[in-house]
Formats: sequence, structure tokens, C-alpha cells
Amino acid sequence: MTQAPGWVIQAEHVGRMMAGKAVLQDVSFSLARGKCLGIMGPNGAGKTTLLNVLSGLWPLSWGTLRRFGSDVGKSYQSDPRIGYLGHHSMLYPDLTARENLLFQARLWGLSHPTKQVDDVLEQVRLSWFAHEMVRTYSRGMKQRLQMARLLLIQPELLLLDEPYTGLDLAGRTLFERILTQRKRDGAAIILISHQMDDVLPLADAIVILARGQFVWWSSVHSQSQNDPHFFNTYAKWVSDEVHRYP
Ligand SMILES: Nc1ncnc2c1ncn2[C@@H]1O[C@H](COP(=O)(O)OP(=O)(O)OP(=O)(O)O)[C@@H](O)[C@H]1O
Repeated sequence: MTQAPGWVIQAEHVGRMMAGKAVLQDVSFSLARGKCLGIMGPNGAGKTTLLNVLSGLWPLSWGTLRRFGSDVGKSYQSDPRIGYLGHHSMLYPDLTARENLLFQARLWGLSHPTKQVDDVLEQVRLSWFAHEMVRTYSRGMKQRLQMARLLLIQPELLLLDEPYTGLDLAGRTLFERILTQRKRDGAAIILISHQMDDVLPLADAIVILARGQFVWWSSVHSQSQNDPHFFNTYAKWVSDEVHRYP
């Protein structure tokens, strides 16, 4: 499936205050369809905050943010074209995996909920556990179920906060394959991770976010897994953050 070219995200000088602190200071970037931006950075840098703002979960405090070409302004705005896989699962623990997805599918008004749910459960290799309560699920199984939930709506923008957390090797390979296919289908992806190995296979560009702004930016073409310059820059920012605290 080919998509018309276009920007999915255009952020200009975006900032966000949290409890009186400028957690995001000045973030500017654009992301086109079919492209992936990898974001790395030390703990507390503002990565999750940025995804919360981009998703519409939290309003921005200043700057301009356009999603799919429209200015989102400074109010809360969710968008069904956005899929967010974050630290908090949006799953109901006392429903089975299948019930969770069927509930979502009906809420979103999908045309063939039963078939679509069974298909995505198969895609993430959870069919065998489909009728078990989510509260009995392991961390990796919940992560797979979250991915299944995203696949149900085939979002045009995927916001992924450490998506490989808790996955076994097979799960990780599976996620990478699914995300590569979503990219080919024209979805834009923002992927946060602390591991270079997570980011490199998918990303077209990598940034380091530190103290609420991008302090390093590079296209992946000029990177390699062994690029000492990138590693040194990343290690420097992480260690600088560690040394800020006694
Ligand atoms: N609800 C909140 N209220 C007040 N401060 C917050 C809130 N959420 C986040 N912060 C602060 O914002 C800063 C950035 O947090 P954020 O979770 O975005 O960092 P991060 O880069 O994702 O970190 P990590 O790598 O540890 O996941 C931190 O200093 C954090 O204390």
C-alpha cells in the first residue's frame, strides 16, 4: 500500500511544564510518513513527556505542534490515528485478552471485530492464551497484547516507549518484523529506547534528548552499530546526568 507523502508530525519549539519545571524546553522536528525517529537519552530527560505531548495525552505549554497537518493548539486532543504503547498498559486485568480486544474493537466500531481480534492475537502469537485473564499474564505477554491492541486500529503514527521491554527473543524479532511492515505501509514511528540495538534496525534518524531538548541528531545512514562517536556522545550525556546528582 503506498501513501501520499506528507508530514505526520511538525513540532516547533515545543515545551511542557510539569509541576513548575520546564521538563521539555525546546523540541523541534518533523516526521514524515513511513519514517522512524529513534529517541535515546538519560533517565528523566523528558522522553516519555514528549510522547505524552505528541499523543495528545498532555497539552503542550508552548510552541507549535501540527499532527497530520493540523495545529493541535494547546488543548488536550486525542486522535484515533495515533497508537501509543507506553509504560502503563491500557488493559483490563479482569477480562481475558480476547475480551479486552473485543471491547476495544467494538468501541472503535471495527467492521469485523471477532475476526480482526482473532487475527491480531495470532499475529502476536497469543491465540493459545486468548481466553486467560490479563491479570495472569506475564510482562512480555502484556506487551504482546498491547501491540495486538495497536494493530487492531492500524495507526498512522506509532508512539513506542521502550516497546521491547519484557519480550523474549522471539517476541522482539516479531515486533521488529511487525514494525518494519507498518513502516512499509506508510506508518510513521517514534521509538524510545535506552538500547542502540533496539533503535538502529528501524530508525531513519536518531536523536539524543537531554534536559528537555535534542542535543544530538544524526541520520542512521551515517551511523553504524559500532560508531564510536555516537556511543561517546551518548555515554557523555548519560554520565553528565548521573553526575548532576550527589
Ligand atoms: N506527573 C509528573 N509530575 C511532575 N513531574 C513529572 C511528572 N511526570 C514526569 N515528571 C518529571 O519530568 C521529567 C522527565 O520525565 P520523563 O518520564 O519524561 O523522563 P524520561 O526521559 O522518559 O525518563 P526515563 O528514561 O527514566 O523513562 C522528570 O524529571 C520527571 O520527574
